[in-house]
Amino acid sequence: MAGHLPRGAMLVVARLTRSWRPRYARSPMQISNFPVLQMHKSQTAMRASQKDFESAVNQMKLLTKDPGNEMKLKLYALYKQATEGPCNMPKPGMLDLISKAKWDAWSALGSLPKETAKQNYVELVSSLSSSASSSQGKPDADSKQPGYETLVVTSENGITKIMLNRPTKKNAITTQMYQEIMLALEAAAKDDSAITVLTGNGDYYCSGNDLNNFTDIPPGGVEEKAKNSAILLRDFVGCFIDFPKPLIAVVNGPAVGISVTLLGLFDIVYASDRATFHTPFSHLGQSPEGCSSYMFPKIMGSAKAAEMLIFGKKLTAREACAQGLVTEVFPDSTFQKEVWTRLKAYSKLPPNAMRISKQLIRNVEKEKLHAINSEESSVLQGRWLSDECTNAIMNFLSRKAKL
Ligand SMILES: CCCCCCCCCC/C=C\CC(=O)SCCNC(=O)CCNC(=O)[C@H](O)C(C)(C)COP(=O)(O)OP(=O)(O)OC[C@H]1O[C@@H](n2cnc3c(N)ncnc32)[C@H](O)[C@@H]1OP(=O)(O)O
Repeated sequence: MAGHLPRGAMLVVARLTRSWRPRYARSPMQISNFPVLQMHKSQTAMRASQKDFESAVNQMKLLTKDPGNEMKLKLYALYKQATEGPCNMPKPGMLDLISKAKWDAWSALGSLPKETAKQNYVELVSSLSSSASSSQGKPDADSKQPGYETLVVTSENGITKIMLNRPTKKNAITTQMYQEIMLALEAAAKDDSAITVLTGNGDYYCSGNDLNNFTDIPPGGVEEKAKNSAILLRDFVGCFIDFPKPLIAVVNGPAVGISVTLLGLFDIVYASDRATFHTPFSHLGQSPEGCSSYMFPKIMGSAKAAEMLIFGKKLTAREACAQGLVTEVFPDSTFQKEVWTRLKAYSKLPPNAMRISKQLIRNVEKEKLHAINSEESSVLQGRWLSDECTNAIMNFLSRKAKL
């Protein structure tokens, strides 16, 4: 059996994957799910927790773009209803226009239960996500590039932003997403932006390779799947090695697997203090990729790299910064604002000078990195067919285990 993945085992993997569910109930109303602009009926039927409500209130404080008076009134009314119940203020005089408008909006909610008001508030804040994003120095919705299903790609003010956009799946990378990221990087390399940013939508930066990628077996069988996946991986990492402009990771939350290993190929890594960095390859019967087998020892020394890459030690943002993997850590509450202010300033520097400097720093090792990438991809091709990997994935899925 060793070295081959039995057909039956893959079917089991496929079945288990379909039934893989989290250990605890999720809350689709979380502010982290923000980007999901249209809420489904089934989602709206669920209650927003107090935590979701508080997150939404905090999110509103970060909003720098004015959502307009109508929206502000709705939010005001829902907030009051959620925290104090039905309107209990005396009606203001006709000439006190602002207080009157607020009173009207609040009274119009009648006896709407506090819980429902909370839920509606969370949804409304959620629907503001795109304007919230653009207000944090990110490009406007107008600049959104079409043609991507798993990403939101925007380009404005000298910054191309590639945002992983599967927040409900913690931005796990499907094969389609690998392809789209490659296309987006190719386009960003040629566009007139000065810098390119990769970030995640929602509460995670990225949970790494989508484990469902292991269950989609083509007619040619698992060997063909592993071979094609190794080519996909090599090409994918190759795009990061060759990327000609300053490449910045805005790590908005936890990062897992390949989303961590790639960081060694970025020029700047800014992290929220909520972010963590986890490479559980041995746990999954796999081995490092993204040139991390070379870059991590180079960045942090072989002892620290071994703890991460062999033993799967999870680092906090501050630990990753101390090891040199992260450039700077920001408090989560001000992360977006501070980072995008900084990036806006950098994007105004002369683009050719930045590009040339990057190339001077990176080009010396390009050939070496491509060779390392090929080797890591080929080793992983073998790993994916091993009993260790199969068992780890099956075990992981069947136990509904998480990292
Ligand atoms: C042979 C074919 C291979 C093809 C590969 C192509 C090239 C790949 C090369 C790279 C190889 C490997 C590098 C890696 O990235 S290894 C790391 C892989 N990642 C993981 O193991 C993470 C697994 N996920 C978790 O442990 C947990 O989900 C979490 C990230 C700790 C978050 O836990 P949570 O409790 O906060 O949230 P949870 O309810 O679990 O998640 C919400 C939904 O998102 C789904 N999901 C999250 N991460 C993944 C993932 N990596 N793959 C697939 N699905 C994921 C989760 O299932 C939930 O979905 P649902 O609501 O149940 O439908």
